[in-house]
Amino acid sequence: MNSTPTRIGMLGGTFDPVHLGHLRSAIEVREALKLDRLHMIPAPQPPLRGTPQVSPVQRLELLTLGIGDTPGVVADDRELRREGPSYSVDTLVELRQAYGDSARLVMIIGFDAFLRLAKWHNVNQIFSLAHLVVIARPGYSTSWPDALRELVGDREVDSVDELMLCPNGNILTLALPSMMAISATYIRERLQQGKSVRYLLPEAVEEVILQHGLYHSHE
Ligand SMILES: Nc1ncnc2c1ncn2[C@@H]1O[C@H](COP(=O)(O)OP(=O)(O)OP(=O)(O)O)[C@@H](O)[C@H]1O
Ligand SMILES: O=C(O)c1ccc[n+]([C@@H]2O[C@H](COP(=O)([O-])O)[C@@H](O)[C@H]2O)c1
Repeated sequence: MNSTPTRIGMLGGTFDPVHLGHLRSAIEVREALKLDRLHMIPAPQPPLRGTPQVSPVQRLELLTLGIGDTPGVVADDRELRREGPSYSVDTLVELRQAYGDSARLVMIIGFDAFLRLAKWHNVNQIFSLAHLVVIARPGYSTSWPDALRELVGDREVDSVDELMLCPNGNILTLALPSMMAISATYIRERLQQGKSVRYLLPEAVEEVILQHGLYHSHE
């Protein structure tokens, strides 16, 4: 009997904190790719940026609250169980082991993260483990710099059906229906200034941030 291969997505991030841009993207990318499950994975030590303001455990807690009972989307703590920089390639190795060789494994990143892809740890190994889906983000042009052209080579495909023909190795750019110009940087800045962040992130996440005074200036 021919069974359809499982489709698994990984959306990693600093999530400092998680916001509605992440969560709407998660829902819409899951729909667009027909993913059986999307793992949202906080990075304790994101490799290409400074130490996040809030601890990995608290960021995971906020992410779990934010996801709530969203169908097919899970908060995944696997990177919190590793030491050292949170390299995506190590996470993909674990997911590939968990779901097997025929699963369609898709790493999802925003266009801003894609622009730095050439600097990622063992980036070529990533394509032997997963597909890459790049999500357009308001404020970022979708033209690719030359360094990325080389890396992308002939991996680019034009449709989800084409992407899913094999388990890994392809790249697709997706514009999602509701692109939101929300960033965690903007939220942190507003909190630091004592300004409202209502409607930028889930209410339950906002409540915990305010209760614990996270991201506020303590001077
Ligand atoms: N509004 C958004 N729409 C689509 N993708 C997003 C959005 N915000 C973040 N992403 C993507 O989600 C992933 C995790 O993002 P991250 O946790 O760094 O959030 P961020 O808002 O970009 O944070 P910061 O402002 O601190 O850089 C990245 O691949 C990023 O490109
Ligand atoms: O593996 C790498 O070298 C690597 C370099 C930069 C970023 N990443 C991952 O990309 C995701 C988004 O990162 P960031 O910094 O945009 O939040 C997050 O899961 C990071 O761990 C991974």
